[in-house]
Order: sequence, then structure tokens, then C-alpha cells
Amino acid sequence: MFTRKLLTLVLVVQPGRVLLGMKKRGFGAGKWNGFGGKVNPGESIEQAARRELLEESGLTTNTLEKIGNITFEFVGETELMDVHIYRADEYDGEPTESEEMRPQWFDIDKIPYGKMWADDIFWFPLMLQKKKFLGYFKFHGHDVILEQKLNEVQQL
Ligand SMILES: Nc1nc(NC2CC2)cc(N2CCOCC2)n1
Repeated sequence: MFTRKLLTLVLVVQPGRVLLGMKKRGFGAGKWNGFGGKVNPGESIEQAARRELLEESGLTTNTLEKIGNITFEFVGETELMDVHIYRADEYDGEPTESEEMRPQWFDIDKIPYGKMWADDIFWFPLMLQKKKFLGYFKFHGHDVILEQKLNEVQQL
């Protein structure tokens, strides 16, 4: 009944601040988010995460740590989004605007949750505490969460 679309999301975190990108087009345009997107055939999820990070922000990293997996359902749609979330605590390069994303550093206490996907305010605190989590969010449209589950786990 449901198919799954594999997607990636990378959050680059430094002491006291996190790098977000303003999505300039496509899915989630107008929202701040981490860097990520689709997994191509023949690519591992981690390789896709690294590729999207480089394409969208100009950064590479040696320290990609898997920290979460969230499944998203949209009422009336049969394709679930299976988002694999990573944290990078170190990076190489300079944040660079791309066609997709305009990167900007945010102090941890000034994360613009009102201009991000509605789920982020729930799991960002776990991500920032380096906790690992599994989640499920049921959306009505792009703004209303009808149901949610979020559990900390010891391993992913
Ligand atoms: N932060 C975040 N929240 C999402 N919520 C679901 C849309 C309701 C999706 C998403 N991404 C999906 C697209 O690929 C990048 C990550 N990233």
C-alpha cells in the first residue's frame, strides 16, 4: 500500500551553531533545512548524503554520523518519505551558495523553527544532544502534523 522514497539530510554542527540552507527551489522551497535529497540508484545512503552536502553547500566531511531516521506520511499519498539523518561535527571547505541552497550559520538558541519544516522543532533537540532517534510524522499538506511518534534509540 505504501512505497518508500529514500532521502538524506545532513546537519553540520559546530559548538554553539548549526549550518542551515535556505531552499531556493523545489520541495521545501522557502524553508531553512539541512542539506540533502534523493538517493540515486547504485549509491549508498551515506554516499548520497555526502554528495548532496557537497552539491548543496560546497562542504565535505570526514565525520558523518548517522543520528536519525524519520518516516513521513502525507494524507492521501501512497509514497512515504524515508529520511536518513546525519550529523557532521567537522567539515572542510567554505559554505557556498548553490542553485538549491543559500547556507547560513545559526546560533543554537536562534534556530528559525518558524521557517523550517514543522517536524524539526521536535527532533532538533535530540540531534543537538547527539541522541539517536526513530520517528514517524503524519502530515496533512505541508504544514499540519496529525500524528507523530519520536523515540530515542541506542543504535540505528
Ligand atoms: N527537516 C526535514 N523535514 C521534513 N519533513 C517532511 C516534509 C514533511 C523533510 C525533510 N527532508 C525531505 C526532503 O529531503 C531533505 C529532507 N527535512
